[in-house]
Amino acid sequence: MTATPLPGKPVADTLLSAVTERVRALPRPPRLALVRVGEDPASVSYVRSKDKKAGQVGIESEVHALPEDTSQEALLALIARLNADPGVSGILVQLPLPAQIDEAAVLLAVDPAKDVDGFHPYNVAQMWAGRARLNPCTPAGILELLDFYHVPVAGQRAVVVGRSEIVGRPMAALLLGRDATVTVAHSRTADLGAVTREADILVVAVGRPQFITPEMVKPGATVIDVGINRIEIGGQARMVGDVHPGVAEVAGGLTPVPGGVGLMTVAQLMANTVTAAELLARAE
Ligand SMILES: Nc1nc(=O)c2c([nH]1)NC[C@@H]1CN(c3ccc(C(=O)N[C@@H](CCC(=O)O)C(=O)O)cc3)C=[N+]21
Repeated sequence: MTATPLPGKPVADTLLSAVTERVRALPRPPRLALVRVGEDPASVSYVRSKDKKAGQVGIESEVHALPEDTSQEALLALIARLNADPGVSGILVQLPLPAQIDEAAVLLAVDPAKDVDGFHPYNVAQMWAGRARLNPCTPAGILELLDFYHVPVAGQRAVVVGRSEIVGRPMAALLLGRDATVTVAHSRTADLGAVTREADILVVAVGRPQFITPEMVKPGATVIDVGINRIEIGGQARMVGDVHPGVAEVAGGLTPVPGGVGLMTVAQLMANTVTAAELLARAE
């Protein structure tokens, strides 16, 4: 058996054309503020692709690139200005932030109504309660992908490997909200393979190349690979996921890396930005 590939491209394109329609229906275009501190090459590249995608769907975007040694006060001052600007519909502070900045304090400072990442504690609580309007982009994009490929979620056993604030934990919350039976496994889980083999839906976000091997997967399971690991193979720079390629021989469906979940993350950010703009327009 070989797994059905589950590419992100057709799903992202479908989501983005719906976003384009919603943008057209607004009295004025949404505006997305992208805040980056420092020059980490991955962050530079992610922010650039978000900026570019915004333009493609009619969202205005502005990149605030701050120097590596920016103080927490200076960053908080920028966020306060963006919060107060009625023209700004969405604010994203690219993570990770340099060590001198307290990430939690920054996430707390973003107006929850403009928090297109869904990382503000208010939105996190709303998400766990099952009623957030802005959900974190990667997990929300994964649900879009499962729906697009008609993967059933309600009543299914879902195992999330990884407990990060930006993927693992919110993924568990959203799957629970869709009536899956959810287990969160992690680096300290005893007999991890026995746990992952229970999964009908296996979401892997651990940041370790090829961590999930074929014997850890139930035959026919849907496997979602969130990993983005840049490694060298035979002197060549390559991007690989957290799932071993051999899993394709066991799984029923498998997302590719690149070309899978990453595309959904960016598309969902655009969807969240238009949602924030719609909510702000309604509140006027
Ligand atoms: N506040 C904040 N919000 C985020 O949403 C956020 C963040 N910080 N920090 C870093 C992670 C990572 N992330 C990705 C975005 C796009 C791709 C993406 O487009 N990937 C493509 C291509 C990647 C490439 O070629 O570099 C793919 O997987 O096919 C991946 C990962 C958002 N993140």
